[in-house]
Formats: sequence, structure tokens, C-alpha cells
Amino acid sequence: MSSSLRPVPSRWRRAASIVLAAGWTRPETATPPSRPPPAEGFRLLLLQRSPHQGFMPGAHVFPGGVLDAADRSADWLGLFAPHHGPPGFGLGPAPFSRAAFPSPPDTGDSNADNTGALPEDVAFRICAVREAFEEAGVLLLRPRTSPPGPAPGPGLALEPPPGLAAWRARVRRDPRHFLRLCAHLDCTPDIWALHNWSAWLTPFFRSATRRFDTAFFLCCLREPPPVYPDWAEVVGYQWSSPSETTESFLSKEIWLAPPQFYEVRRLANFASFSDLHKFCLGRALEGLERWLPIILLTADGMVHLLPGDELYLEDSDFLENLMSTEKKTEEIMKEGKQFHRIVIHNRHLYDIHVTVQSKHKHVYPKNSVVSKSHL
Ligand SMILES: CC(C)(COP(=O)(O)O)[C@@H](O)C(=O)NCCC(=O)NCCSC(=O)CCC(=O)O
Ligand SMILES: Nc1ncnc2c1ncn2[C@@H]1O[C@H](COP(=O)(O)O)[C@@H](OP(=O)(O)O)[C@H]1O
Ligand SMILES: [Mg+2]
Repeated sequence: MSSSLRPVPSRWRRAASIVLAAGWTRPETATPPSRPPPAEGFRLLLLQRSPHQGFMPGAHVFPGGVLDAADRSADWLGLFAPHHGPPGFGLGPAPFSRAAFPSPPDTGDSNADNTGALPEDVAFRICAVREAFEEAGVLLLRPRTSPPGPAPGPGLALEPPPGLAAWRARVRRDPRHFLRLCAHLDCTPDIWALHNWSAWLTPFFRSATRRFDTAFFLCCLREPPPVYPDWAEVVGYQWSSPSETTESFLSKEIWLAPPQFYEVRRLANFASFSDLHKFCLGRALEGLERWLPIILLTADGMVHLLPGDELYLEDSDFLENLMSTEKKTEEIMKEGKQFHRIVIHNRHLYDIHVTVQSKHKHVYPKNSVVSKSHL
């Protein structure tokens, strides 16, 4: 197996993404007769990126985007007072325990400047809530008069404000307007409804111009709020259960990048909405790892290696490198035993192989070896 050196370091951008999981009580009339009803009892919001996006054009993603200086402005302190404020904003101890590898990518990008007035955990949540508003018109806010502390049950999104389009245009132009919108509505971003879920670094691939260090949060909503795509960055959306989403991907209706596919398959472990919500509350104080997939190019495909896999190398060279082999994927799979990997057979056929124990009381996806009929 060989690796190829790449001299120019990537530019990393810190980002936040939010997996919105909504309880689904609507009648199933919209489900085509050919398709079985969703097994999981909740649906996830996926947004279709514009074909004109520079990064992952046309892909279905969870709402999200890059952290802006406005997300960690000291001005938020006034809005969160008097109930919540530093050091913990009522979130409890920050659970983000960085794994030994990789250390946070080095970047000269101002986006990575960590000198803001807010704890990082709070700023990332504000970013995720702002992006959900900008991209989907979903407002995850909570009245400032609400009692302190996290709500015991799944939340509800706020009704969109009159003049949604004008507010959104202002926020998109200048993210500082998001705080002004919250103040106007006498609300704060509902940072307590967001549960730490995972963190992904964009793997090194071909030419790595855009790379993200993305915190993923999970937010349970009692019911799906109306979605208003911005028709600019986002050109469509769907609410679909993990199994429906998998089916849409395999049948080429939508395209998912490997991390999003992994998260969808991880969520397929939950039989009901209340199981998912209880799970999120139960692991609120557990640690979280940031994963850098390492790409192994094979003779006929690609494997995204994840931490714990026997081929995964905790070597900082692989922040800017991939591995390659002349062997076929099948041979590589026959040779191994300890797997934590996403096998990419083609653009719409991924298999997840997991034989390692999950860490930090999280769940990993079950092995998903799809039927050969999709090949
Ligand atoms: C959070 C983001 C959606 C931000 O992007 P935006 O342009 O909206 O600012 C995005 O960074 C995201 O989804 N991050 C999650 C981790 C990630 O980087 N996913 C993409 C991986 S790319 C890949 O795996 C290979 C893709 C391929 O072509 O095969
Ligand atoms: N009308 C449009 N069509 C396609 N992409 C757009 C767009 N308006 C903004 N974008 C892109 O959306 C990205 C902003 O996403 P976010 O706010 O979620 O981080 C930016 O991409 P880059 O990140 O490539 O600069 C920006 O160029
Ligand atoms: Mg985005």
C-alpha cells in the first residue's frame, strides 16, 4: 500500500451542521404504494444543495455551514442573560473531548480564530441554528422568558416571523442580523435542544481546496416544521426516515456524501422517536470524537477508513494524503477482520462495515451490505 505526498496544506473551515429529527404523526398518504412505510417513526430533514455550489454540488445534506465571527460575538451575552451565561450557559460541562488524533487542523483562516466571547460549544450551536434559518427558514428559538435549563421533551420550531424573506436576506448578507432577529422576537437560539452528536473532518481527496471541520448536532422536534428553502444555496428538501433516505440514495434519487450516509445509517438503529430522544439525553455528558476519514483508493473503488479500523493510521501525514493499493476492494476486505469503514463501490453504492466497539456510549451503524441488485 502506498501514499502520495501533497505539499500544500489545506485551508480548514470550521462549520456546524444540524440533524433535525422530527416525530412523524401525519397520515402516510404521501408514501407511494410501492414503498413500505418508514420503520423508524421519525424523519430527518435533508436539503438539496444547489448544482452551482462549489462544494458537494447537488448533494443532500443536513442544514449547516461555516462558523461566522457573529456566532461568537460578545453581544450574545446580553441576550442570554439573565438565565444563562458563562461559563456553561446551562449546557453542563462541555463534552467535546478531542481524540489524540487528529489534533485540530492548523489553519491561518480567521474562521478558526478562537478568541470570541462565547464558549466554542455555544458558538457552534448558534451557527447551526442560524444556518437552519438561512437555508431552510426553520427557527430553532426559545422565548427568553422560558425557565432555565434544557426542556425535558422534544422541542418545537418557532413560527416563521412576518417578513421571513426580508429577515433571511438580511441574515444571509450579514450574519450579525441573526442576533437582531432573535432580540426582535425576544428569543434566544435554543442551544439546549441541540445534542452533541459527531464531528467530521473532510477527508483528503483529489485536490483538497475546501475542507471543513464540522460539528454535527442532533435536535429532536415533536413535529416537522414547515421548510422554506432559500432557493439559492438550497434548491429542494425532503423529510425522510433513515430507511427511506437509504433507499432514495441507493435508487439514485439523491446523492449523499459518505459522512451523511454514515449518520443516516447510524440513525437507523433507533426504532422510535422517543428512543432517539432518550438516547440523546442519556449521553449528554459523554465524550465526542472528531473523525478524519482516510481514503484508501483500490483498483476498483475506494474505502473511507475510520478510527479503529485495522488499516487506519493515526499519522498526521494523512491529514493531507490518501492511501492507494493495486488490490481490488474485495481482496482488501477478505484480508481484514477489524473494520470501521465505508466501502464506496460506486457513486450510489456504499457499504458500511463495523466490527469495532462504539466509544463514548454512542452507537455505530450496523453493517450495511446492500443487495447485489444495486450493483
Ligand atoms: C456543513 C457543510 C454542509 C458546510 O458546507 P457549506 O458549503 O454549506 O458551508 C459541510 O461542510 C459538511 O457537510 N461537512 C460534513 C463533513 C464533510 O466534509 N463532508 C463531505 C465529505 S466529502 C467526501 O466524503 C468525498 C466526497 C466525494 O465526492 O466522494
Ligand atoms: N445562490 C447561490 N447558489 C449557489 N451557491 C451559493 C449561493 N449563494 C451562496 N452560495 C454558496 O454557499 C456557501 C455558503 O454556505 P454556508 O453559509 O452554508 O456556509 C458559499 O460557498 P463557499 O463555502 O464555497 O464559499 C457560497 O458561495
Ligand atoms: Mg450550507
